[in-house]
Amino acid sequence: MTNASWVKIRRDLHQIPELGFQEFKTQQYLLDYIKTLPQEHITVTTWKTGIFVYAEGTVGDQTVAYRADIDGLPITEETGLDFVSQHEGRMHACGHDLHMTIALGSLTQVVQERIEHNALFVFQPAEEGPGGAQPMLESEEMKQYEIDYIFALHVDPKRPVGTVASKEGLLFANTSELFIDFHGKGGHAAYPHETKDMMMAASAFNVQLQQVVGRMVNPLEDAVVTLGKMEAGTVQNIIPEHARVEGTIRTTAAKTMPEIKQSIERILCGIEVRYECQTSVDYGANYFMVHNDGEYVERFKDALSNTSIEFIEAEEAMTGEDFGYMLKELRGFMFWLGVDSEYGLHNSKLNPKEEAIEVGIEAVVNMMKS
Ligand SMILES: CC(=O)N[C@@H](CCC[C@H](N)C(=O)O)C(=O)O
Repeated sequence: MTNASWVKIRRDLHQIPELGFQEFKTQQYLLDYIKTLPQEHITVTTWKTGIFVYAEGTVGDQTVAYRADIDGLPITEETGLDFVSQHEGRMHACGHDLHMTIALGSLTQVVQERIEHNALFVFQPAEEGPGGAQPMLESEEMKQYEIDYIFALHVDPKRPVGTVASKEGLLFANTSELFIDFHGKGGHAAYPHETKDMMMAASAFNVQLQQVVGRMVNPLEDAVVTLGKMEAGTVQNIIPEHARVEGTIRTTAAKTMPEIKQSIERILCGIEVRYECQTSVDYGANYFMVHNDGEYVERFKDALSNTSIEFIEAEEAMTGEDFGYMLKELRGFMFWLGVDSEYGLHNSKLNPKEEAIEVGIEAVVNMMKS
């Protein structure tokens, strides 16, 4: 197929972003495409909104798995593109539309050329949350395959098209979501002394939270605590009885995560006393770090040696990826694919260069053949 065909598929997928475990139209689109391939040597299995496609190799000496995530984000797209998202308030703002297209392109080539190794394509739901990798890994559907190694890619808006980047060891951080509710006595804006203002409680928490990394975490360890959402109040003249904050915790060392959670809980104890309120904390989805197996990173470099794709040594990133759970159980690695976008991941104007699709397909297929 030509690049134009992959661009069309990417644009179709871009228009139907769906949140984790609700990827029904996406799954149907992928299945419809997969049905157009020669079926003699492939087996297709679904798991929730995900899909496994197993392509039997000519030799079958090993099984190489490749994972692509398929969910979108709760973001209203502002790219102004002709093929803008048709789903209100949803956007493929993390490049999963490209990830899926590259997986379809690689699958097509693997099926048409019939490579030596068996290949398993894993279309995984809910990477952005609540996390599809761990339950998919534990599913009977995935356990039936004896996987020798698994790999995956993530688009990188900061790198030019034609490049890939990876490294041995830690690539992405440990992550935990963070949801906190504050409950107290609300009331009339003109009688603040009779209320316990939950907007103040949540704001004070946010200010104190900024000291966690600066003052409570060992400076030799890397960590990030960010609030991305704060909600309180209904109208201008009511002091709210409820506030909610949502955020994320990121650490490079697994042991720093429980330490940060403990610090947050200590801060909340203080907030409860000072603002005479009750708080509850929920850590949502937790992802294990992405830790690459050096042997496979080297094999990837070798697989690219006869291509024009440039391999760049990557740095650790504070991004999270539930693919980390797959790499905890299986050997393998993850790499960044340069897509050169002025706006970054999770931005409503993210606009990856589509020329990167062919680069991704070439990199994945070369690795699978190696
Ligand atoms: C590559 C990327 O952007 N991944 C997401 C993963 C989300 C993890 C989870 N929902 C959290 O926010 O902790 C990221 O935000 O890094």
